[in-house]
This record gives sequence, structure tokens and C-alpha cells, in this order.
Amino acid sequence: MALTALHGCPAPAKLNLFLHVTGRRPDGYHLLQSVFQLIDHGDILDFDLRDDERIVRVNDVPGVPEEQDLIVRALRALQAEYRRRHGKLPPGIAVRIEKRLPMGGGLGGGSSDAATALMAANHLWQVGLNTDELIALGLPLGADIPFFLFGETAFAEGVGEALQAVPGPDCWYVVIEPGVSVPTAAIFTAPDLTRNTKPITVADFLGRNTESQGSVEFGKNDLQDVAARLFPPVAEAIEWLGNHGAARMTGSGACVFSAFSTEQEAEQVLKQVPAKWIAWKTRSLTKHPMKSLLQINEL
Ligand SMILES: C[C@@](CO)(OP(=O)(O)O)[C@H](O)COP(=O)(O)OP(=O)(O)OC[C@H]1O[C@@H](n2ccc(N)nc2=O)[C@H](O)[C@@H]1O
Ligand SMILES: Nc1ncnc2c1ncn2[C@@H]1O[C@H](COP(=O)(O)OP(=O)(O)O)[C@@H](O)[C@H]1O
Repeated sequence: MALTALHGCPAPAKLNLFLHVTGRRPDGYHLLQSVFQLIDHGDILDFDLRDDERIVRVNDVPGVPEEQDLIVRALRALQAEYRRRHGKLPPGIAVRIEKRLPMGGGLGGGSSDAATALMAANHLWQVGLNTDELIALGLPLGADIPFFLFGETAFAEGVGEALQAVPGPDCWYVVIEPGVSVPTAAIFTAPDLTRNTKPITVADFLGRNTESQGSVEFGKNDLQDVAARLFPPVAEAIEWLGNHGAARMTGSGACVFSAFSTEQEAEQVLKQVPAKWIAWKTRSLTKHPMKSLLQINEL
């Protein structure tokens, strides 16, 4: 019998192990090179099919009106694709979000929520889109969505849509939320942003010392200096964590992370994080948990 609900669906966060800005497209979007790493900490989503055809969010998410929620927009895009294929709308979906990831944290929360929604609805509605087809639907909604649909550690280029799998690390991270929300646009429009980092190859990344897999020893985050200047708590968190291991900002900020080989080492540092910041430890993930849950094995 077809499923009518999927509860407890994970929408894991990502870290950008490095992030280089290598140029700019004619439309103003910046060309990036980055390694995206999934981590075992994220939002949790519940999906229930409805008797009507409406896509609704059943709980409030502060600062995100229902109509702008990337989950709702992603589900509507897939609903329209279903109609193109079948000539009628599928049943509506009610979605409940347990939001654990901070907004504007550089952890990709909104994008991950949207990717999980696409995977869940593709399953519930039995649309049968493969990962590349889901990526084509998701990319116009957000540049990080393709990575979450791809679902494994990836070397990303373009604006994040050109993805190659790279070996994933097995390590622990301490992540600090500096308590500010960084608007991505403010970082990309800053006049002092470095936009000319020399492009590297995936072999350059793979050629680094394997002991440092998952760490921040390779490359840099070109967005970090701008974010740290505009948002002093980001600079403060980098400085504090940097005293306990190599520390770096993820994405366009605000969160800051450091890698450790064992949970104990991560715990030691976590215990000392000043109480004014939210901080947590988490493990690297090699595969998106929705892929295991839904047995998606095509990649
Ligand atoms: C830089 C990353 C790395 O993961 O940051 P995080 O969002 O994770 O922090 C992402 O690629 C962010 O992509 P995305 O999430 O789609 O960015 P948006 O918030 O939609 O972008 C806001 C604005 O930033 C600028 N922008 C964004 C991405 C990019 N590659 N070049 C840009 O110039 C554009 O002006 C865009 O209108
Ligand atoms: N489901 C969602 N969860 C979080 N943010 C969302 C969501 N839908 C839309 N957004 C919008 O996306 C913006 C970026 O949020 P988020 O993806 O969490 O941060 P970041 O891109 O820095 O990792 C938010 O400020 C919010 O306006």
C-alpha cells in the first residue's frame, strides 16, 4: 500500500571545509569552489498527505512566512512537475518543521529542508524523478539545494551546481553559533571581498595530507574576512575556537567550526565554549540519511 506520511525526516546541515571565490558570472553571481560536508545535526521534518491539493506548513517558523518557505516552494515546484506528467495535481502535503538550525548560519538549513522535502514528496507521490531531475527543480530555489540532493561529500564549482563526489572524512566537529544572522547578499556585495582566488583542481584537494581529511587545513574561506569585519561576533568566535584547533567559518557565516579526530577531543573543547554562544559537537556524515531511509542508491 502507498505511504500517506513520512515522519522524522532528517534535513542535515553542511559545512564548507573551504570556500574560494574564483570569479563572477555576467549576471553578478559569484563563481565558487568549495568542499561541502554533511554533518549529523539538522532540522527534522514531518510530511502528511492531505485530502485536498494544498501544500501547507502547520507550524510557525519565526522570520519565514509560509509562502516564502523554501520547503513550501520546493513542494509546489514538484507538484507542478507532477501535473505536467500526469495531467492532474497530486494530494496536498502538510509539513511540520522542527527547526534546530539557525537562520543565516551558513549551515544551509533552508536549502537542506527543501532538499529533504523534494526527496520525501518524490517518494510519497511516487513521481519517480531521479537525483539529476530533482536537482534541476531545486537549483532555481537555492544554490545549496543541489548539494543536499546529491547527498555526499562533494567538490562543488559554478555557483554550487557542478558537483563531484570526494571521499568523506570520519571526524567530529565543534560548531559555534555566534548569535548573529548573516545575510548572504551583504557578504557578496562587499567591496573588499576577494574575488580572484586561483582556481584549483579536485586533485589539488585530494592531494592534501589525508590525516587532515575533514579539517580546515586546506584552502580558506574567502567570505570569512568580510563576515568577520561586518559581524564582530563572528570574528570573536573564530578567535576563540582558533585557540583550540584550526577554526573556520562555514558558507557566508555566521557559524564557525573546528574538526577533531575523536568525540572526546571535541567534547573537551565544547565544555569550554563561553556560555554566551550556542555550541554543539557533531559527526561527519558520508551519506544523506534520507537516501538510506528511502533506499535511494542511484549515485
Ligand atoms: C555561499 C553559500 C555557500 O554554501 O552560502 P550559504 O548560504 O551556505 O551561507 C551559498 O552558495 C549561497 O547560495 P544561496 O543560498 O543560493 O544564496 P542566496 O541567499 O540566494 O544569495 C543571496 C545573494 O547573494 C549573492 N550570491 C549568492 C551566491 C553566489 N554564488 N553568488 C552571489 O553573488 C546574490 O546576489 C544573491 O542574490
Ligand atoms: N525552511 C527554511 N528554513 C530556514 N530558512 C529559510 C527557510 N525557507 C526560507 N528561508 C530563508 O532562507 C534564509 C537563509 O537561511 P538558511 O538556509 O537557514 O541559512 P544559510 O543560507 O546561511 O545557511 C533565511 O533567512 C530565510 O529567510
